[in-house]
Amino acid sequence: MSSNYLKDFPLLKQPTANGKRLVYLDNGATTQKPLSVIKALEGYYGTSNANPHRGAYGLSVKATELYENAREKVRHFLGAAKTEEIIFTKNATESLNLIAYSYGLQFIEAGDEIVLSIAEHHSNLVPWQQVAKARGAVLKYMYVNADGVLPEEEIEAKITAKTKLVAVTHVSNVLGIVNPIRRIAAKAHSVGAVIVVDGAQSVPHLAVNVRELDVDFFVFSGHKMLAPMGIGVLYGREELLEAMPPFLCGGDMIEYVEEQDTTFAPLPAKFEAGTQNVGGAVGLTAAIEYLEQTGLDVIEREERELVRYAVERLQQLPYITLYGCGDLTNKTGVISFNVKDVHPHDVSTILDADGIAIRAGHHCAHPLMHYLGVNATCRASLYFYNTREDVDALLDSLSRVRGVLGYGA
Ligand SMILES: Cc1ncc(COP(=O)(O)O)c(CNc2co[nH]c2=O)c1O
Repeated sequence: MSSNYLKDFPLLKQPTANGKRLVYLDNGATTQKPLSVIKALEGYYGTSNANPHRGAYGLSVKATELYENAREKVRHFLGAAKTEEIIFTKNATESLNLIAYSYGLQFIEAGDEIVLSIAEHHSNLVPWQQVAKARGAVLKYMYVNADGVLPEEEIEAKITAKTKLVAVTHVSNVLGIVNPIRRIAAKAHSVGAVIVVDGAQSVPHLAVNVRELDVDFFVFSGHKMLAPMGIGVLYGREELLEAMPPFLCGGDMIEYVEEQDTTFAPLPAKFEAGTQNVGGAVGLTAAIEYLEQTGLDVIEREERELVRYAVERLQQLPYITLYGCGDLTNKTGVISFNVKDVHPHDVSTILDADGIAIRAGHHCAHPLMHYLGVNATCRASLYFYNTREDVDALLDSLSRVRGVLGYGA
Protein backbone atom coordinates (compact mmCIF):
# COMPACT_ATOMS: atom_id res chain seq x y z
CA MET A 1 0.00 0.00 0.00
CA SER A 2 1.67 3.21 -1.11
CA SER A 3 1.46 6.17 1.22
CA ASN A 4 1.84 8.75 -1.56
CA TYR A 5 -1.82 9.63 -1.04
CA LEU A 6 -1.01 11.23 2.32
CA LYS A 7 0.18 14.41 0.62
CA ASP A 8 -3.40 15.02 -0.46
CA PHE A 9 -5.00 14.69 3.00
CA PRO A 10 -4.11 17.55 5.40
CA LEU A 11 -5.83 16.01 8.43
CA LEU A 12 -3.91 12.75 8.15
CA LYS A 13 -0.63 14.62 8.45
CA GLN A 14 -1.47 16.36 11.74
CA PRO A 15 -0.42 14.69 15.03
CA THR A 16 -3.04 13.65 17.57
CA ALA A 17 -3.78 15.73 20.68
CA ASN A 18 -1.08 13.84 22.59
CA GLY A 19 1.51 14.25 19.86
CA LYS A 20 1.24 10.80 18.32
CA ARG A 21 1.16 10.04 14.58
CA LEU A 22 -2.55 9.74 13.66
CA VAL A 23 -3.49 6.27 12.47
CA TYR A 24 -7.04 6.83 11.21
CA LEU A 25 -8.87 3.49 10.91
CA ASP A 26 -12.53 4.61 11.20
CA ASN A 27 -13.26 5.13 7.50
CA GLY A 28 -16.48 3.15 7.80
CA ALA A 29 -17.81 6.02 9.91
CA THR A 30 -16.50 8.81 7.68
CA THR A 31 -13.48 9.35 5.45
CA GLN A 32 -11.00 12.21 5.52
CA LYS A 33 -11.07 14.83 2.75
CA PRO A 34 -8.48 15.53 0.07
CA LEU A 35 -7.33 19.12 -0.41
CA SER A 36 -9.15 19.21 -3.77
CA VAL A 37 -12.49 18.70 -1.96
CA ILE A 38 -11.68 21.26 0.72
CA LYS A 39 -10.66 23.80 -1.95
CA ALA A 40 -13.79 23.06 -4.00
CA LEU A 41 -15.92 24.02 -1.00
CA GLU A 42 -13.84 27.15 -0.39
CA GLY A 43 -14.09 28.04 -4.09
CA TYR A 44 -17.85 27.64 -4.19
CA TYR A 45 -18.54 29.77 -1.12
CA GLY A 46 -15.88 32.25 -2.12
CA THR A 47 -16.98 32.81 -5.72
CA SER A 48 -20.26 31.12 -6.71
CA ASN A 49 -22.68 30.85 -3.79
CA ALA A 50 -26.33 31.75 -4.39
CA ASN A 51 -29.71 30.08 -4.02
CA PRO A 52 -30.08 27.94 -7.15
CA HIS A 53 -32.91 27.32 -9.62
CA ARG A 54 -35.04 30.42 -9.08
CA GLY A 55 -32.70 33.41 -9.28
CA ALA A 56 -32.76 35.41 -12.54
CA TYR A 57 -29.22 36.73 -12.01
CA GLY A 58 -25.78 35.45 -12.93
CA LEU A 59 -24.67 34.12 -9.56
CA SER A 60 -27.82 32.05 -9.12
CA VAL A 61 -27.47 30.71 -12.66
CA LYS A 62 -23.88 29.74 -11.83
CA ALA A 63 -24.93 27.97 -8.61
CA THR A 64 -27.62 26.12 -10.56
CA GLU A 65 -25.10 25.01 -13.18
CA LEU A 66 -22.73 23.69 -10.48
CA TYR A 67 -25.56 21.83 -8.76
CA GLU A 68 -26.86 20.21 -11.94
CA ASN A 69 -23.29 19.43 -13.10
CA ALA A 70 -22.92 17.50 -9.83
CA ARG A 71 -26.04 15.53 -10.66
CA GLU A 72 -24.60 14.58 -14.06
CA LYS A 73 -21.30 13.64 -12.37
CA VAL A 74 -23.17 11.29 -10.01
CA ARG A 75 -25.22 9.85 -12.86
CA HIS A 76 -22.06 8.93 -14.75
CA PHE A 77 -20.36 7.67 -11.57
CA LEU A 78 -23.24 5.26 -10.83
CA GLY A 79 -23.91 4.34 -14.46
CA ALA A 80 -27.53 5.54 -14.25
CA ALA A 81 -29.49 6.18 -17.44
CA LYS A 82 -30.83 9.67 -16.65
CA THR A 83 -30.09 12.59 -14.34
CA GLU A 84 -33.80 12.49 -13.40
CA GLU A 85 -32.98 9.27 -11.55
CA ILE A 86 -30.47 11.00 -9.25
CA ILE A 87 -31.94 12.65 -6.14
CA PHE A 88 -29.73 14.59 -3.74
CA THR A 89 -30.47 14.05 -0.04
CA LYS A 90 -28.67 14.72 3.24
CA ASN A 91 -27.22 11.22 3.55
CA ALA A 92 -27.90 7.52 3.00
CA THR A 93 -30.26 7.51 5.97
CA GLU A 94 -32.49 10.18 4.45
CA SER A 95 -32.37 8.41 1.07
CA LEU A 96 -33.54 5.14 2.66
CA ASN A 97 -36.28 6.89 4.61
CA LEU A 98 -37.47 8.58 1.41
CA ILE A 99 -37.85 5.18 -0.28
CA ALA A 100 -39.54 3.64 2.76
CA TYR A 101 -42.04 6.44 3.37
CA SER A 102 -42.74 7.28 -0.27
CA TYR A 103 -42.50 3.95 -2.08
CA GLY A 104 -43.12 1.65 0.89
CA LEU A 105 -46.22 3.30 2.34
CA GLN A 106 -47.65 3.73 -1.17
CA PHE A 107 -47.16 0.22 -2.56
CA ILE A 108 -46.67 -2.26 0.29
CA GLU A 109 -49.89 -3.81 1.59
CA ALA A 110 -51.06 -6.02 4.45
CA GLY A 111 -49.54 -9.50 4.25
CA ASP A 112 -46.78 -8.47 1.84
CA GLU A 113 -43.27 -9.49 2.89
CA ILE A 114 -40.24 -7.20 3.17
CA VAL A 115 -36.97 -9.14 3.12
CA LEU A 116 -33.82 -7.76 4.76
CA SER A 117 -30.47 -9.27 5.62
CA ILE A 118 -29.51 -9.64 9.30
CA ALA A 119 -26.42 -7.50 8.53
CA GLU A 120 -28.36 -4.29 7.83
CA HIS A 121 -27.41 -0.95 9.38
CA HIS A 122 -30.32 0.50 11.39
CA SER A 123 -30.82 3.06 8.58
CA ASN A 124 -31.86 0.21 6.28
CA LEU A 125 -33.79 -1.68 8.91
CA VAL A 126 -35.78 0.65 11.21
CA PRO A 127 -37.57 2.47 8.34
CA TRP A 128 -38.78 -0.91 7.06
CA GLN A 129 -40.01 -1.85 10.55
CA GLN A 130 -42.09 1.36 10.50
CA VAL A 131 -43.50 0.54 7.06
CA ALA A 132 -44.29 -3.05 8.09
CA LYS A 133 -46.11 -1.83 11.21
CA ALA A 134 -48.02 0.89 9.32
CA ARG A 135 -49.12 -1.42 6.50
CA GLY A 136 -49.44 -4.77 8.29
CA ALA A 137 -46.59 -6.26 6.25
CA VAL A 138 -44.17 -8.97 7.43
CA LEU A 139 -40.43 -8.48 7.93
CA LYS A 140 -38.22 -11.48 7.10
CA TYR A 141 -34.45 -11.84 7.34
CA MET A 142 -31.79 -13.56 5.28
CA TYR A 143 -29.06 -14.78 7.68
CA VAL A 144 -25.33 -14.78 6.97
CA ASN A 145 -23.12 -17.81 7.63
CA ALA A 146 -20.22 -18.06 10.10
CA ASP A 147 -17.97 -16.15 7.68
CA GLY A 148 -20.52 -13.34 7.29
CA VAL A 149 -21.42 -14.45 3.77
CA LEU A 150 -25.06 -14.50 2.60
CA PRO A 151 -25.60 -18.09 1.37
CA GLU A 152 -27.43 -18.84 -1.88
CA GLU A 153 -29.91 -21.01 0.02
CA GLU A 154 -30.98 -18.03 2.17
CA ILE A 155 -31.62 -15.91 -0.93
CA GLU A 156 -33.53 -18.74 -2.56
CA ALA A 157 -35.60 -19.62 0.52
CA LYS A 158 -36.49 -16.18 1.91
CA ILE A 159 -37.40 -14.28 -1.30
CA THR A 160 -40.75 -15.76 -2.36
CA ALA A 161 -43.98 -14.93 -4.18
CA LYS A 162 -45.06 -13.04 -1.04
CA THR A 163 -42.03 -10.75 -1.21
CA LYS A 164 -42.82 -7.17 -2.32
CA LEU A 165 -39.50 -5.52 -1.47
CA VAL A 166 -35.95 -6.62 -0.70
CA ALA A 167 -33.71 -4.14 1.16
CA VAL A 168 -30.10 -5.23 1.45
CA THR A 169 -26.73 -3.69 2.11
CA HIS A 170 -24.13 -3.94 -0.66
CA VAL A 171 -21.42 -4.21 2.03
CA SER A 172 -21.99 -4.61 5.78
CA ASN A 173 -20.43 -1.90 7.97
CA VAL A 174 -19.56 -4.63 10.49
CA LEU A 175 -18.55 -7.60 8.34
CA GLY A 176 -17.23 -5.87 5.23
CA ILE A 177 -18.48 -8.64 2.98
CA VAL A 178 -19.68 -7.70 -0.54
CA ASN A 179 -23.16 -9.21 -1.02
CA PRO A 180 -24.17 -10.83 -4.37
CA ILE A 181 -26.44 -7.97 -5.41
CA ARG A 182 -26.99 -9.06 -9.03
CA ARG A 183 -28.12 -12.48 -7.81
CA ILE A 184 -30.40 -11.00 -5.15
CA ALA A 185 -31.85 -8.54 -7.68
CA ALA A 186 -32.54 -11.36 -10.14
CA LYS A 187 -34.33 -13.37 -7.45
CA ALA A 188 -36.33 -10.31 -6.30
CA HIS A 189 -37.42 -9.48 -9.85
CA SER A 190 -38.32 -13.12 -10.55
CA VAL A 191 -41.06 -12.85 -7.89
CA GLY A 192 -42.12 -9.33 -8.89
CA ALA A 193 -40.39 -7.57 -5.99
CA VAL A 194 -38.24 -4.41 -6.07
CA ILE A 195 -34.75 -4.25 -4.59
CA VAL A 196 -33.30 -1.41 -2.50
CA VAL A 197 -29.52 -1.46 -2.07
CA ASP A 198 -27.65 0.41 0.64
CA GLY A 199 -24.36 1.35 -0.97
CA ALA A 200 -22.95 3.44 1.90
CA GLN A 201 -20.04 1.01 2.43
CA SER A 202 -19.56 -0.08 -1.18
CA VAL A 203 -19.48 3.11 -3.28
CA PRO A 204 -16.29 4.41 -1.58
CA HIS A 205 -14.47 1.12 -2.12
CA LEU A 206 -15.45 -0.43 -5.46
CA ALA A 207 -16.85 0.51 -8.85
CA VAL A 208 -20.67 0.45 -8.85
CA ASN A 209 -22.93 0.39 -11.91
CA VAL A 210 -26.61 0.44 -10.96
CA ARG A 211 -27.74 -0.79 -14.38
CA GLU A 212 -25.29 -3.70 -14.38
CA LEU A 213 -26.44 -4.58 -10.84
CA ASP A 214 -30.04 -4.19 -12.11
CA VAL A 215 -31.20 -2.56 -8.86
CA ASP A 216 -34.33 -0.46 -8.48
CA PHE A 217 -33.03 1.88 -5.75
CA PHE A 218 -29.46 2.55 -4.60
CA VAL A 219 -28.26 4.96 -1.91
CA PHE A 220 -24.99 6.32 -0.54
CA SER A 221 -23.52 9.13 1.59
CA GLY A 222 -20.93 11.53 0.25
CA HIS A 223 -19.00 11.81 3.52
CA LYS A 224 -17.99 8.14 3.36
CA MET A 225 -16.31 8.71 -0.01
CA LEU A 226 -14.16 11.83 0.53
CA ALA A 227 -17.03 14.33 0.12
CA PRO A 228 -18.38 16.76 2.77
CA MET A 229 -21.00 15.67 5.30
CA GLY A 230 -24.60 16.65 4.46
CA ILE A 231 -24.78 15.38 0.88
CA GLY A 232 -26.24 11.99 0.01
CA VAL A 233 -27.65 10.34 -3.09
CA LEU A 234 -30.71 8.28 -3.95
CA TYR A 235 -30.78 6.52 -7.31
CA GLY A 236 -34.20 5.25 -8.38
CA ARG A 237 -35.54 3.85 -11.64
CA GLU A 238 -37.38 6.73 -13.32
CA GLU A 239 -40.68 4.87 -13.61
CA LEU A 240 -40.67 4.09 -9.88
CA LEU A 241 -39.79 7.64 -8.84
CA GLU A 242 -42.50 9.00 -11.15
CA ALA A 243 -45.11 6.82 -9.38
CA MET A 244 -44.03 7.86 -5.88
CA PRO A 245 -45.54 10.75 -3.88
CA PRO A 246 -43.17 13.47 -2.59
CA PHE A 247 -41.36 12.79 0.69
CA LEU A 248 -40.76 16.38 1.88
CA CYS A 249 -42.91 19.29 0.64
CA GLY A 250 -42.25 23.01 0.30
CA GLY A 251 -40.31 25.30 -2.01
CA ASP A 252 -38.77 24.18 -5.33
CA MET A 253 -40.71 20.88 -5.49
CA ILE A 254 -44.02 22.40 -6.66
CA GLU A 255 -45.39 23.31 -10.06
CA TYR A 256 -48.41 25.29 -8.79
CA VAL A 257 -49.99 25.71 -5.34
CA GLU A 258 -53.69 26.48 -4.95
CA GLU A 259 -55.53 26.93 -1.67
CA GLN A 260 -56.62 23.28 -1.46
CA ASP A 261 -54.19 21.40 -3.65
CA THR A 262 -50.79 21.44 -5.36
CA THR A 263 -49.27 20.07 -8.52
CA PHE A 264 -45.69 18.90 -8.11
CA ALA A 265 -42.55 19.61 -10.11
CA PRO A 266 -41.12 16.91 -12.39
CA LEU A 267 -38.16 14.70 -11.41
CA PRO A 268 -35.76 15.24 -9.76
CA ALA A 269 -37.15 18.45 -8.16
CA LYS A 270 -40.21 16.61 -6.79
CA PHE A 271 -37.94 15.02 -4.18
CA GLU A 272 -35.73 18.04 -3.46
CA ALA A 273 -37.77 20.38 -1.29
CA GLY A 274 -36.28 23.63 0.00
CA THR A 275 -32.82 25.08 -0.48
CA GLN A 276 -30.42 22.34 -1.45
CA ASN A 277 -26.84 21.70 -0.32
CA VAL A 278 -25.09 23.16 -3.36
CA GLY A 279 -21.75 23.38 -1.58
CA GLY A 280 -22.01 19.72 -0.62
CA ALA A 281 -22.83 18.81 -4.22
CA VAL A 282 -19.79 20.75 -5.42
CA GLY A 283 -17.67 18.91 -2.85
CA LEU A 284 -19.15 15.59 -4.03
CA THR A 285 -18.14 16.47 -7.59
CA ALA A 286 -14.54 16.99 -6.47
CA ALA A 287 -14.64 13.76 -4.42
CA ILE A 288 -15.83 11.71 -7.40
CA GLU A 289 -13.12 13.29 -9.55
CA TYR A 290 -10.49 12.29 -6.99
CA LEU A 291 -11.78 8.70 -6.80
CA GLU A 292 -11.99 8.38 -10.59
CA GLN A 293 -8.49 9.83 -11.04
CA THR A 294 -7.15 7.41 -8.40
CA GLY A 295 -9.13 4.57 -9.95
CA LEU A 296 -11.73 2.52 -8.07
CA ASP A 297 -10.10 -0.63 -9.43
CA VAL A 298 -6.81 0.50 -7.86
CA ILE A 299 -8.58 1.39 -4.60
CA GLU A 300 -10.33 -1.99 -4.45
CA ARG A 301 -7.12 -3.90 -5.21
CA GLU A 302 -4.95 -1.99 -2.73
CA GLU A 303 -7.60 -2.27 -0.01
CA ARG A 304 -7.90 -6.04 -0.50
CA GLU A 305 -4.14 -6.45 -0.25
CA LEU A 306 -4.06 -4.39 2.95
CA VAL A 307 -7.03 -6.15 4.56
CA ARG A 308 -5.45 -9.53 3.80
CA TYR A 309 -2.22 -8.34 5.47
CA ALA A 310 -4.13 -7.05 8.49
CA VAL A 311 -6.27 -10.19 8.92
CA GLU A 312 -3.24 -12.51 8.58
CA ARG A 313 -1.48 -10.57 11.38
CA LEU A 314 -4.60 -10.43 13.59
CA GLN A 315 -5.17 -14.17 13.18
CA GLN A 316 -1.80 -14.76 14.86
CA LEU A 317 -3.01 -13.18 18.14
CA PRO A 318 -4.70 -15.87 20.30
CA TYR A 319 -6.75 -13.33 22.28
CA ILE A 320 -8.36 -11.78 19.21
CA THR A 321 -11.76 -12.97 17.88
CA LEU A 322 -12.47 -11.89 14.29
CA TYR A 323 -15.92 -11.51 12.68
CA GLY A 324 -16.48 -11.85 8.92
CA CYS A 325 -12.82 -12.65 8.21
CA GLY A 326 -13.01 -16.33 7.30
CA ASP A 327 -13.49 -15.77 3.57
CA LEU A 328 -11.62 -12.74 2.21
CA THR A 329 -12.67 -13.38 -1.40
CA ASN A 330 -15.29 -10.61 -1.39
CA LYS A 331 -14.17 -8.42 1.50
CA THR A 332 -13.53 -4.70 1.74
CA GLY A 333 -11.41 -3.06 4.43
CA VAL A 334 -13.86 -3.44 7.33
CA ILE A 335 -12.41 -5.62 10.12
CA SER A 336 -14.49 -6.28 13.25
CA PHE A 337 -12.86 -8.00 16.19
CA ASN A 338 -12.84 -8.38 19.97
CA VAL A 339 -10.00 -8.66 22.48
CA LYS A 340 -10.43 -11.39 25.11
CA ASP A 341 -11.65 -10.01 28.49
CA VAL A 342 -11.57 -6.35 27.30
CA HIS A 343 -14.63 -4.24 26.39
CA PRO A 344 -14.32 -2.67 22.92
CA HIS A 345 -14.66 0.80 24.42
CA ASP A 346 -11.60 0.14 26.61
CA VAL A 347 -9.68 -1.20 23.61
CA SER A 348 -10.53 1.93 21.63
CA THR A 349 -9.48 4.21 24.50
CA ILE A 350 -6.14 2.45 24.93
CA LEU A 351 -5.48 2.52 21.17
CA ASP A 352 -6.38 6.22 21.10
CA ALA A 353 -3.51 6.91 23.53
CA ASP A 354 -1.24 5.46 20.82
CA GLY A 355 -2.79 7.71 18.13
CA ILE A 356 -4.95 4.94 16.66
CA ALA A 357 -8.61 5.74 15.81
CA ILE A 358 -10.94 2.76 15.58
CA ARG A 359 -14.70 2.45 16.16
CA ALA A 360 -16.10 0.50 19.12
CA GLY A 361 -19.73 -0.33 19.85
CA HIS A 362 -22.75 -1.85 18.11
CA HIS A 363 -22.20 0.06 14.86
CA CYS A 364 -25.96 0.76 14.49
CA ALA A 365 -26.42 -2.96 13.90
CA HIS A 366 -28.13 -4.31 17.05
CA PRO A 367 -29.77 -7.31 15.32
CA LEU A 368 -26.42 -8.34 13.80
CA MET A 369 -24.63 -7.99 17.15
CA HIS A 370 -27.28 -10.21 18.72
CA TYR A 371 -26.93 -12.73 15.88
CA LEU A 372 -23.14 -12.76 16.34
CA GLY A 373 -23.66 -13.30 20.08
CA VAL A 374 -21.93 -10.09 21.19
CA ASN A 375 -23.01 -6.70 22.57
CA ALA A 376 -20.32 -4.78 20.73
CA THR A 377 -17.13 -5.13 18.71
CA CYS A 378 -14.03 -3.17 17.85
CA ARG A 379 -13.85 -2.16 14.20
CA ALA A 380 -10.89 -1.07 12.11
CA SER A 381 -12.06 0.16 8.70
CA LEU A 382 -9.27 0.71 6.21
CA TYR A 383 -9.18 2.94 3.14
CA PHE A 384 -6.78 3.38 0.24
CA TYR A 385 -4.76 6.04 2.08
CA ASN A 386 -3.95 3.64 4.94
CA THR A 387 -0.66 1.76 4.87
CA ARG A 388 1.00 -1.38 6.18
CA GLU A 389 2.68 0.86 8.75
CA ASP A 390 -0.83 1.77 9.98
CA VAL A 391 -1.68 -1.92 10.33
CA ASP A 392 1.60 -2.58 12.15
CA ALA A 393 0.85 0.31 14.54
CA LEU A 394 -2.61 -1.20 15.22
CA LEU A 395 -1.12 -4.62 15.95
CA ASP A 396 1.65 -3.19 18.15
CA SER A 397 -0.87 -1.27 20.24
CA LEU A 398 -3.28 -4.22 20.41
CA SER A 399 -0.46 -6.44 21.69
CA ARG A 400 -0.22 -4.16 24.75
CA VAL A 401 -3.96 -3.80 25.52
CA ARG A 402 -4.33 -6.82 27.82
CA GLY A 403 -1.04 -6.08 29.55
CA VAL A 404 -2.12 -2.50 30.26
CA LEU A 405 -5.17 -3.91 32.04
CA GLY A 406 -3.19 -6.54 33.96
CA TYR A 407 -4.36 -9.58 32.02
CA GLY A 408 -0.84 -10.53 30.94
CA ALA A 409 -0.22 -11.55 27.32
C1 LIG B 1 -24.14 0.34 5.67
C2 LIG B 1 -24.55 1.72 6.16
N1 LIG B 1 -25.77 2.19 5.79
C3 LIG B 1 -26.18 3.42 6.20
C4 LIG B 1 -25.38 4.21 7.00
C5 LIG B 1 -25.87 5.57 7.40
O1 LIG B 1 -25.06 6.53 6.77
P1 LIG B 1 -25.32 8.08 7.11
O2 LIG B 1 -26.73 8.37 6.73
O3 LIG B 1 -24.31 8.83 6.29
O4 LIG B 1 -25.08 8.21 8.60
C6 LIG B 1 -24.12 3.74 7.41
C7 LIG B 1 -23.27 4.58 8.33
N2 LIG B 1 -22.35 3.82 9.08
C8 LIG B 1 -21.63 4.33 10.09
C9 LIG B 1 -21.65 5.55 10.62
O5 LIG B 1 -20.71 5.57 11.64
N3 LIG B 1 -20.11 4.33 11.73
C10 LIG B 1 -20.67 3.55 10.78
O6 LIG B 1 -20.40 2.37 10.57
C11 LIG B 1 -23.70 2.48 6.97
O7 LIG B 1 -22.49 2.00 7.30
